[in-house]
Amino acid sequence: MDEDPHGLTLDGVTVQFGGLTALEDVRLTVPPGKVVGVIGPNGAGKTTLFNVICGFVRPTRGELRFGGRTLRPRPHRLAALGIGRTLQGVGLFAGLSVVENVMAGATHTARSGFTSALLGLPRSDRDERRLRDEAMALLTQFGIAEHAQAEPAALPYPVRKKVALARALAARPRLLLLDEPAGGLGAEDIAELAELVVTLPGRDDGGHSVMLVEHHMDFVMSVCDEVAVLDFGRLIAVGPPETVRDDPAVAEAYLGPTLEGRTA
Ligand SMILES: Nc1ncnc2c1ncn2[C@@H]1O[C@H](COP(=O)(O)OP(=O)(O)OP(=O)(O)O)[C@@H](O)[C@H]1O
Repeated sequence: MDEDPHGLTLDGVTVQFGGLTALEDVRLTVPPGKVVGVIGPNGAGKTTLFNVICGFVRPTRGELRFGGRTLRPRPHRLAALGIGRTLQGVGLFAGLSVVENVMAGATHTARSGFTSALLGLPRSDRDERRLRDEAMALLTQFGIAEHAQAEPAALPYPVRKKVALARALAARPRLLLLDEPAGGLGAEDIAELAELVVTLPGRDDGGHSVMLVEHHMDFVMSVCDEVAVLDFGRLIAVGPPETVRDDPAVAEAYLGPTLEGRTA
């Protein structure tokens, strides 16, 4: 495995929950500027992998490196480490408007903090204006600026998902983690999301590596530079989408042994 000093590397990550091995010796790199998708049948370990990188789950063995350094993620410190994420579902703050939700994503970039910005304290005026301008620019890029003042709960689900993505990007992460970004979306919204995700690595605010965990196979195959396949906690294939799609071990993981395999 080639390790890129600027990317994310999982080096021999193993996670055990009591007697159950949810991840076993997982070695994977998410290089800068690439979109890497993690797929696998139910219970394969995808969520556990995501949770390890977010700091919700500690590996039993192995380590993570990010930007050439050992990474010990903590969920509340992710943004400061340069990692953004969206979670399954949406998880926006009720009581804040859409634009305020996106501003909240960039709190750690403001010197005086978002709380004082919201309270309108004098020293925070410039921060507040900058955060608002940047948030509005993201909403405009995503085609949802018209909803800036709306309560998220009042908006259709696909719009809320875009707001959640804008909030994650507001922190200007070097690595963006997306947990089932296509979940709950219809075909048209998935196609629109795919167009958006493929632009993320080349964005002019620095570009992002993207790692996404997803069930929706067509979406993964259309947006990812590399696809990693988990089965029973082990990586059984990593490579470009077309290679992974044709890999017999992947077909077997999803569909069970082939007829030839069973009768052999
Ligand atoms: N906190 C936990 N305690 C005990 N076992 C767990 C825990 N979290 C996950 N597991 C187990 O670890 C294995 C991997 O689960 P995980 O949720 O990571 O898989 P997944 O690929 O995300 O599945 P799905 O596609 O169904 O969401 C499963 O056998 C699951 O039951």
